[in-house]
Amino acid sequence: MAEAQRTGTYLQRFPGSSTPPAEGTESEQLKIIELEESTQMLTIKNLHATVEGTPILKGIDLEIKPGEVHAVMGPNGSGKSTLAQVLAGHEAFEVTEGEVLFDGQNLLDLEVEERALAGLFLAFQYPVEIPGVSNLQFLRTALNTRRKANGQDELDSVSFMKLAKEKAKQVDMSPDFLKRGVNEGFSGGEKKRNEILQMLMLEPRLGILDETDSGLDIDALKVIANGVNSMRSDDRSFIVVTHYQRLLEHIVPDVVHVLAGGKIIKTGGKELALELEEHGYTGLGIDDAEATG
Ligand SMILES: Nc1ncnc2c1ncn2[C@@H]1O[C@H](COP(=O)(O)OP(=O)(O)OP(=O)(O)O)[C@@H](O)[C@H]1O
Repeated sequence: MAEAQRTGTYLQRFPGSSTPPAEGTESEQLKIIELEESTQMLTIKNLHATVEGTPILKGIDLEIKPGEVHAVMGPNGSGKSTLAQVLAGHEAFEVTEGEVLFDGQNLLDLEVEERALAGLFLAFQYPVEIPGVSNLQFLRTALNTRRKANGQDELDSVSFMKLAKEKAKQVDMSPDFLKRGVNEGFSGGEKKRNEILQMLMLEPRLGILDETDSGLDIDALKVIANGVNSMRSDDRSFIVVTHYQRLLEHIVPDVVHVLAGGKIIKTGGKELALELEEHGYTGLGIDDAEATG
């Protein structure tokens, strides 16, 4: 840990002390490590996951602090969506090793609904259609369930409609879409806008966008990016899975990770995405076999 960061960390934990211990005794070092973990929103340690018995994630380590946006890039089939789905609790994936802490709770012990109530939101690569359930019904139930879980009053119909229309406008979506079945007959781009609308309404603590930019025209891409940017705050974080630097021009990440063969093989700042754009994965020395493990 850098000295300045170590000092800051120590003073946060022990505000009465003027300086941290030089290199620290063992127990002091342990306290600092504990504090480091407690200041993370999400801590993924040595995460392994399989699908139908095939190992896909092979030891992911990742730490996200409140307020940070992390981009996850990587070749096709490297495990990016699997990581997103495992965090959201998709039943097709089995976690075989490792740990995930979300705001200090063991995320892997929580049911899918409990994860959502705890503030995790996944915008799908292929948003599902729910015919027969209108967007409005869906949003209202989801929002009020989350509010109740947080000890807040449910929103009455008038306040809810006002909020829904305001947020629909923010993603450039006609209010007519609110009355239609969830994603029913929506175009690819409309489905992605609808995902962002849901996110804007639910105000998650951690938003995960799984290739939300795929198939979007440039205007829709900006709408999505503006939606995310409007939500950026000191206590909300995002994981943005994408293949393209163009999204990251609009949603500027704090950290960029490259996932290949089920592991994070490189981490850097936003310039890493530019490097990838320019040189490709082979330029980073990642060959096809390594990419898919
Ligand atoms: N339900 C499933 N059944 C079988 N194999 C699966 C399933 N889901 C994912 N996989 C396999 O897991 C591997 C990783 O897939 P994943 O979708 O996580 O990759 P990705 O990095 O998101 O790829 P892309 O960039 O192409 O979207 C792939 O080889 C994929 O075929």
